[in-house]
Amino acid sequence: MTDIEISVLDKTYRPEHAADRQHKAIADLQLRVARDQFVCLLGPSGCGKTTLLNMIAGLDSQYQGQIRIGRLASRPKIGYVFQSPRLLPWYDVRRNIELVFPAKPPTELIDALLDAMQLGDVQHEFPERLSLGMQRRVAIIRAFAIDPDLLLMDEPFVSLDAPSARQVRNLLYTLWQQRPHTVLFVSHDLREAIALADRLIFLSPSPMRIVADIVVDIPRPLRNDEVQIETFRGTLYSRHPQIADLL
Ligand SMILES: Nc1ncnc2c1ncn2[C@@H]1O[C@H](COP(=O)(O)OP(=O)(O)OP(=O)(O)O)[C@@H](O)[C@H]1O
Repeated sequence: MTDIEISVLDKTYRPEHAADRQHKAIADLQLRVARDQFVCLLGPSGCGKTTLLNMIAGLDSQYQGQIRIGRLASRPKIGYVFQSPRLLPWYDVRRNIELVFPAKPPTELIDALLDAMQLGDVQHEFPERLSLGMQRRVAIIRAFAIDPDLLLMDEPFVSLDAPSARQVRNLLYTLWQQRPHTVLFVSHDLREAIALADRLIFLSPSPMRIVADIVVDIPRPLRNDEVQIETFRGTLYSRHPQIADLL
């Protein structure tokens, strides 16, 4: 079942004070995503991935086209994990999570998510006392906590050292398997994308368009197997040599 339909005909930035200078960020990008699919977006720096996520999240409506999420009648709930964790420094971890609920926060759900992300012991610490990896885990909990129709993740492991990135990735993956959601996940790391995704979408430099849309058919229980990931990666490069320039 199609859950998300994205049809962006044109996204052009027109700087307010220099209308003669324009930057065409996206041209004719069509993407359909099925419910509970995990889709990774890969493309060169500056190609327009964050721009697209902001449009999907409804933070930027200055474009031509249409983006439909979930059922037409309801306003979709979107969880967004930004590149920086964006925690409020004057609240502790638990309060930072509770803030996403306008009414009484669901205690059991928050306990379960803290547990799944291995943060139960630091729930009353303030963000400055946490490592970047822990702060990222709080941001992931906050996005899952609202049970979103769509989860947007913009390089949530960027600037983590390799072991921390691996740890957060494994925790995210386990959480997503326990609580499947439709995910659009931006990454620059092909191995990471192969380990996580049902589909890889390779994007061109701006104006951004889809260069390749590839199904990852490695069975889920084998996604931790480095030989499987490397074999898939090797086959991908030989069948689609053009993707080498996009990473
Ligand atoms: N408000 C803006 N006005 C003008 N140009 C902009 C604006 N925001 C972004 N851009 C330009 O649009 C292009 C896409 O930027 P965007 O941040 O979406 O890329 P990205 O693919 O997410 O990059 P990265 O991988 O480095 O995070 C860039 O060339 C950027 O300079």
